[in-house]
Amino acid sequence: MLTEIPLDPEYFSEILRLNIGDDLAEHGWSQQNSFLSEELTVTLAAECHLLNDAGGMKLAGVGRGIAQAVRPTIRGDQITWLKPGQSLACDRYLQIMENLRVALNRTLFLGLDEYESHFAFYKPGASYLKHLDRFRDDDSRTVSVVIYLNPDWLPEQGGALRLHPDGLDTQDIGPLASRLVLFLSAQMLHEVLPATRDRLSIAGWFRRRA
Ligand SMILES: O=C(O)CCC(=O)C(=O)O
Ligand SMILES: [Fe+2]
Repeated sequence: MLTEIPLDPEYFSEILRLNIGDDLAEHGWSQQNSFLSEELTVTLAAECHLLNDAGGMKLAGVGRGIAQAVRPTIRGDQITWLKPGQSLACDRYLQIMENLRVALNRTLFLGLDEYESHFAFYKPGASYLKHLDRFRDDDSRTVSVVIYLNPDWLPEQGGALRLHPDGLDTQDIGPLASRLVLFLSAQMLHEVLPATRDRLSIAGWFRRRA
């Protein structure tokens, strides 16, 4: 539960100014470049590398509860969930997401109450086939949020997030450091294309309480 995290008034008004809620309502997704400071992005990337080097990340599963299974051909990332208090950088990141949650509730009235997120590490060649983020038996995931942690990413290195908006052309978004992408979890089909270098991110979900 993140309700005790205080808002940062400066960040909060900055987030409101970005009109992310309007983007989501109109198109089903929003892309924000340079969303985090370079310093925070670099620190989060270093933490993700450290966790990976220490063997702290595990191959992610597909599905939920007893139906969950590791299927690297469907989903090839290694993950570790963020916990409040694990580091200053993660706490700062969670505080920013709390600002974003309150800002989205102001514009979209989605009743988002919680946020969950994990670091994700895709090794070269790893991908995540086309999917929706909402589980069949649990509709609490409402808005998906990904922040990328990869400096100097080039399009020829692959690794794009490919969105499949209903009735529109697909959108490829490169996983460039500090870029934030949000989309509606129940509607937006999406996939992660394989890359030629390590691809680091934090993937998260704003949820409604079930
Ligand atoms: O890393 C990305 O661009 C998207 C990740 C994703 O789709 C997921 O973790 O569900
Ligand atoms: Fe996803």
